Amino acid sequence: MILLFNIGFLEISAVDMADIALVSILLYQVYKLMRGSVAVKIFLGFLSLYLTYLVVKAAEMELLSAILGQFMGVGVLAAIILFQQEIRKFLLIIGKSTALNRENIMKNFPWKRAADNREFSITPIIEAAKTLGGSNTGALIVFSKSSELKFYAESGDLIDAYVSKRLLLSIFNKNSPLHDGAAIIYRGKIKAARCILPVTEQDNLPAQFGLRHRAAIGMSEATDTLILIVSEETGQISLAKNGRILHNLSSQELRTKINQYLYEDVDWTEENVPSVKEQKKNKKQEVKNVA
Ligand SMILES: Nc1ncnc2c1ncn2[C@@H]1O[C@H](COP(=O)(O)OP(=O)(O)OP(=O)(O)O)[C@@H](O)[C@H]1O
Repeated sequence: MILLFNIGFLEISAVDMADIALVSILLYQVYKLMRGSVAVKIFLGFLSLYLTYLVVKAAEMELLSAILGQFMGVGVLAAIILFQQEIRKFLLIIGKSTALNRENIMKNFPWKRAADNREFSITPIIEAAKTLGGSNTGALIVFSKSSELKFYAESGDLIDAYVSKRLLLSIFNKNSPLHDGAAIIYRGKIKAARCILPVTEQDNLPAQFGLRHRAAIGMSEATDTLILIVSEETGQISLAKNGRILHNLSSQELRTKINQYLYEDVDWTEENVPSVKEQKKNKKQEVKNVA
């Protein structure tokens, strides 16, 4: 092993440095996944318990260290249960970037890419969203490109019909028995309507975001999907992906973002999607600049 330097009695090798760098990257990625969710608070709670356990053990306090030791013993199991969402997200990211991913393999075949592109026109969806927004009719539409989302589709009513503006308008019509919940679109077909989505646990969302927006963000955290939201209250249209939301979008912005999702696979990060507060500030600035 190549020895780099000594700190007191500690011998630091190149492997140790690589180990520390990898752990730092891993911890940073975990922090990025958990940021803004209640999981951070649970993680800090866990960490303080673990530190207390180490102190109590070093001080040889038998009873307390035995009790905390029991708790630490089931720590891994408890962590899996408590951090299910974050672990799912983490595995999803790894699965998405791995070379074995079906989509990644298919991307290399030009005829396959062309076939997928031909399959699907998003114009009826954008027009339907605009019409729904204009009449203050709420809607929730999930775009999936890698799976039919059977688990979520089965929570609602299966449809399996080609997308059309009329069909979307009748699903989300306030008098329709299908209007509650979300519609799922996969490869140009409406797979299901009235689907129940997981609700996000983020506690720093603007107050105006009720259950519809929270369900969209929750779905984008749990799966590799893009979710379109039409607000019943304001008629504004938003998109959610990777736990982030782009608020109050124009038709052109909608088209660009949906096409990006379907054919380019751009992840939404803190760097390329500002917070809702910043988005509002930017929009105000744009209006001022035009005036
Ligand atoms: N878990 C869920 N999965 C799917 N749809 C949901 C879920 N929770 C709520 N909804 C939908 O959201 C509707 C309630 O929306 P709510 O008014 O609370 O949301 P909001 O974010 O304030 O949106 P809006 O601006 O449209 O009022 C429900 O009628 C239902 O259709």
